[in-house]
Amino acid sequence: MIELRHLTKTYGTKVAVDGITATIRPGVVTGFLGPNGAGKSTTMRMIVGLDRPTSGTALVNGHPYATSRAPLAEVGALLDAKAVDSGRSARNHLLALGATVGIGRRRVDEVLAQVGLSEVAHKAAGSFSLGMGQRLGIAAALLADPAVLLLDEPVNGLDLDGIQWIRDLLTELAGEGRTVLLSSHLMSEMQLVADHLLVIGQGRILADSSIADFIEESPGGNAVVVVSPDAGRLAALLAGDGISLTTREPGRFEVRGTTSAAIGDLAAEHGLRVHELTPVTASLESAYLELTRDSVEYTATVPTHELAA
Ligand SMILES: Nc1ncnc2c1ncn2[C@@H]1O[C@H](COP(=O)(O)OP(=O)(O)OP(=O)(O)O)[C@@H](O)[C@H]1O
Repeated sequence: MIELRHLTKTYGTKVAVDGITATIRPGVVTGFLGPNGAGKSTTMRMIVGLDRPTSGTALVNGHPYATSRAPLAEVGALLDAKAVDSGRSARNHLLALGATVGIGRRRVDEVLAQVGLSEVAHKAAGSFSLGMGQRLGIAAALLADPAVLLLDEPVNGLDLDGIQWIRDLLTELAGEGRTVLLSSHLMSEMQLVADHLLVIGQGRILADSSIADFIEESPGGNAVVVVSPDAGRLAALLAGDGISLTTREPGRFEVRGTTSAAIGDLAAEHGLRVHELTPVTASLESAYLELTRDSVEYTATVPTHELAA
């Protein structure tokens, strides 16, 4: 379990992490999601004691990680997949890491097999593709069989097979009761891998929920599009607590907060005509973009002369 309490990090006047409070539980894969510069890496670095919080605390299994007696066995971290001596073979890289904590060949060969690198174990890590490098980073994180896994952008640049492989591995590791936290700035990746989402923007928590609840609770959430020649009267009947109505054109409006069945029944009760009643589920991607729209640090703008062209 990882507990963040009012965790804050400032660099000069820049607030990178702004009072984050959250609990990352064992048994599920938690996705740490946010636009570039949102504060994900800084948070992860504070969890493993590589950065010191300006204020607040990050606890791993109830204590600051820096005070851990067996750090490698407590947290397996992949914070920079490129941090490998490129001349060393994958196996020697893991042997050297293991030697610092008394882990020998048997375990090294076991994790190499677990991440599918046995056949290239003797090749220089520098010759590895991006995907193989990520696998080696994950092997290093798994080496001491840690209860907590912290992976910064492990899916970055992987193809669909690679993503599926990571999903199966992480689901299995979480199923064994481990705490698994992985970061990404892409919802499309998280959607495939995580069960639970922790979304941040400009150093603050924007959402902490299961993927299903995330869609349901997002401002763009589930809606029903209604097309009716009696739109005005139907909208007036629907208006009420917890219902939101949006009109973009005459005779057509969107309703949030109720179901298409309830709208259809209400229309029938009052003898109102309905030509279309269409439930629309917001995609996770659009829910995420909507949520983080105001917290994107750098937004690309198209020069006006290109728009005119
Ligand atoms: N050592 C540092 N000195 C100054 N500013 C920093 C430092 N490290 C991070 N920052 C700033 O803190 C903010 C958060 O950065 P961080 O790398 O944690 O974001 P991130 O969510 O991991 O982004 P990305 O997805 O791009 O990796 C950014 O504005 C970044 O420029």
